[in-house]
Amino acid sequence: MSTTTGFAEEATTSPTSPIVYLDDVGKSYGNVHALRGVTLAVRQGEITCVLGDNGAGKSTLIKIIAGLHEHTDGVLSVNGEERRFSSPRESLDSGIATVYQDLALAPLMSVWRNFFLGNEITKAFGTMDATRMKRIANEELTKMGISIPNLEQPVGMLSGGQRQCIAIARAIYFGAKVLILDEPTAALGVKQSGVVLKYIVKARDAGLGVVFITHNPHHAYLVGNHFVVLKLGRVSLDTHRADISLEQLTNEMAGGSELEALSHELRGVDPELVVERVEGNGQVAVESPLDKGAG
Ligand SMILES: Nc1ncnc2c1ncn2[C@@H]1O[C@H](COP(=O)(O)OP(=O)(O)OP(=O)(O)O)[C@@H](O)[C@H]1O
Repeated sequence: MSTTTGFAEEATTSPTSPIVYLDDVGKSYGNVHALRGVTLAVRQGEITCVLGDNGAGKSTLIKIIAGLHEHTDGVLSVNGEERRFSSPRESLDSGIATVYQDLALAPLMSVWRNFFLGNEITKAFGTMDATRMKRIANEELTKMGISIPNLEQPVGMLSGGQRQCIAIARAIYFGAKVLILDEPTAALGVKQSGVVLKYIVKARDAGLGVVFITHNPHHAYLVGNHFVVLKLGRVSLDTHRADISLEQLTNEMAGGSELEALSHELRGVDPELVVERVEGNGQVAVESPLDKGAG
């Protein structure tokens, strides 16, 4: 087992029934089967990490839960009731908040305006209650431990990490039961990723069911209670933290069994002639004389 410590260690695995449940869900775009037979349970107080390489089907999965695309097979249920969302509003109204990588924040508007974007508090005659909104935004961000000294500053001036945190705090305040985060750390450096991971844990500790989409097993393992790996639209691994180490998760992402098969194929080839290259996405590329027809 890995000795890596993470925020996840304080978590308890809850045996509650899932808030969101995908049962054998599939999605085809014409002849392209983006997802096939995906079963996924999102539980309250748990961080479910959905990992996968480019084209694995992560975006398609999010879009189904967020109401952007309808699934073509299987059943999606929320709190035990079968649902088929035909708009993002329907998903949101069911308590599912989705925070996309390119956040739906208005960069030129202030922090507090962004916090209430689309949910503004009004006074009599429909005028905005700015004082109240500023007070609440300040209280809520402070409660989450998010330090933004000037709530009047445009959101565009904040760091990517701070913007993600505002989006998470906003989802919690407006009563989300499930928070879906689409690669929230993908564009961030190590320090900012750490800050965002901390707020992902806070969202879980506030009782939400969190779906953390990522291609980074290290980030996932720091916070995750439950890991689902997608490969070419299918679930290739579904396991809980107690049953997997960081090394095993990383290996699964790097294509453990495929690599094994490959090494079997390469048996008998002079290893000196085989070059392994670890690429940016963690995949191992193997160059061998077999490719060049040599050997
Ligand atoms: N609108 C679409 N029409 C046709 N094919 C699509 C569409 N959207 C996705 N696909 C295909 O479905 C498969 C899964 O794509 P998806 O975007 O869900 O994967 P992903 O894991 O999110 O990848 P990435 O990280 O690159 O976004 C891919 O083969 C993709 O080409």
